[in-house]
Amino acid sequence: MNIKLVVVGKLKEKYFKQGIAEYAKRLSRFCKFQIIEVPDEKAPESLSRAEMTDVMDKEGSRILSKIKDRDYVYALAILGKERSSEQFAKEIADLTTYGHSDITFVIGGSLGLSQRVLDRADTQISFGKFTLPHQLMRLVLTEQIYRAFMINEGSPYHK
Ligand SMILES: C[S@@+](CC[C@H](N)C(=O)[O-])C[C@H]1O[C@@H](n2cnc3c(N)ncnc32)[C@H](O)[C@@H]1O
Repeated sequence: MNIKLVVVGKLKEKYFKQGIAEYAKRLSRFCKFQIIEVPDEKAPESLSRAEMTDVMDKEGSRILSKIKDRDYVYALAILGKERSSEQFAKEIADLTTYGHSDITFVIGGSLGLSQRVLDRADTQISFGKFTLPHQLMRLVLTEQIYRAFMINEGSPYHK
């Protein structure tokens, strides 16, 4: 199985890099895991609604260019559907059973994901109503993907 994270912006903080590297290493026995970073759109602090949409559209086009037609796409969105770790693990197992070997997760930039990206997604997944910084979201998501494989394996990692 191929699991790809398409994310906006570069990861700067060492502590996030280390955490993600650890889970990426653990994931390597279950799947080919990769993170693709697309550039964020430089913008001033204060933007009109139209300017914000423009930024999200530009970042969205970069995200979409990294998604293949065959990819099953999860968009990470605060207003998406919440799952438990067990439900998420079952979904991943079911996707494999039904022949989806390319799963892509997309995480937006500081303003969020464009409508075109949300429309392309097969499903939207929420980690609750809190707004998480996109760098932290990468780490949390990577751990939850690892947890899903451990649940499916029946490992005591998940209690
Ligand atoms: C800083 S947030 C963007 C906040 C923006 N106001 C929004 O509503 O999307 C950056 C990205 O992290 C992801 N994200 C942050 N918190 C999340 C949550 N609770 N559930 C799912 N995704 C989240 C989303 O992909 C979001 O586009």
